[in-house]
Amino acid sequence: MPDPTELQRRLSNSLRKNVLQALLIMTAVSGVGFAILNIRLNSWPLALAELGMTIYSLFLLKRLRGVESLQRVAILFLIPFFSVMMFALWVPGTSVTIFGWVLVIPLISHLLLGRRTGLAMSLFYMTAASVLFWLRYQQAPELTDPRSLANVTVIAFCVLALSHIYELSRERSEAHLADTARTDFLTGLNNRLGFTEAFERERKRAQRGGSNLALLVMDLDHFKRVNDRYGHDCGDAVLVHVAQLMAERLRDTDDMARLGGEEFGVLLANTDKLQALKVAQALCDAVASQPVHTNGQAIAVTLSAGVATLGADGDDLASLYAAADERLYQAKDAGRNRVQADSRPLSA
Ligand SMILES: Nc1nc2c(ncn2[C@@H]2O[C@H](COP(=O)(O)OP(=O)(O)OP(=O)(O)O)[C@@H](O)[C@H]2O)c(=O)[nH]1
Repeated sequence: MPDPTELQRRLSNSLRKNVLQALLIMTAVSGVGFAILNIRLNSWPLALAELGMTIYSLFLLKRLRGVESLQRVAILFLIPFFSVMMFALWVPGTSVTIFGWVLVIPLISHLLLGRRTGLAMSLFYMTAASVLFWLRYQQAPELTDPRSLANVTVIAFCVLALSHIYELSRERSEAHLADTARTDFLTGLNNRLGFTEAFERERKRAQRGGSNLALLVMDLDHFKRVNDRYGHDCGDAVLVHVAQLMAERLRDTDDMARLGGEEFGVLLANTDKLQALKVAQALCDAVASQPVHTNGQAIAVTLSAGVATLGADGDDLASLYAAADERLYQAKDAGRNRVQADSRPLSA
């Protein structure tokens, strides 16, 4: 699976924040309840540990709102939470039913930490719990006969496996959702959101490696006439055809998107202004020379383009887009089916 994008991270974070919030409240409340029970049973160390967890949960709950890295807070909560649980399993005199808590380890770990860290955390603490169980009850034949052990092991394994499978499919659906959100439904290219993410990735790479990055903004000429004359469906076919033609001529390292309507954006990695001008010209020539054949008609279209480069025209997408868009409209003014790489001075 590819690295999660910002969008996926935001989706996961909102789910995890809700789960962590609920867990912190439950821990704070049940910590007080169990502490009272344990004080009455004179089990002071455990009562103090539970009260400590209550105070810690309330502290984290208060700070949760402004938190940037939810994963870090979840780990900071889960390690003491599971460690107190292990302590309770170890304290002599507690009932065997306390081992029932072990079943929440895989559920909570996967929900809060995702499938990889969740699995690692689950395996660690479930193994620790198994060792404690064996140390405490190896002399109790009713708990360690093969059937009882098989029951406990299979139940624990089922909860672990189901938690892991749930998290895996949740991550996949999230990735699919994020993919849909950044894809243009008509052409299958990135849309504006996908393009923005691609720009951020390429900008960081270019700035780290000191390489060039160019942006082309390209727009079909008189596209309204195509729609008016041949109909909207033919207009759609033209958009798909142009997208395919352009994608075929670009390198794998270039990113292309439909920014909206009949406007396309192209990011050219390791490309300076002169090279970008040539690429844009080649794309315009390819589109102009290959009409779209649809519904038995050949529809000829042309493109105009504006070029901008990282550094010379700014360091963020908004600045580069503004520069390229201005040049695009100068290319349109100058007669269309052409590329403009420099801004013309405004005439007085
Ligand atoms: N078929 C189709 N048409 C679209 C789509 N999105 C936008 N359009 C049309 O694209 C046309 C754009 O028209 P204009 O903005 O006037 O631009 P133009 O006719 O290309 O003129 P210039 O850009 O000045 O060369 C409009 O008719 C929109 O309805 C789409 O997804 N499919």
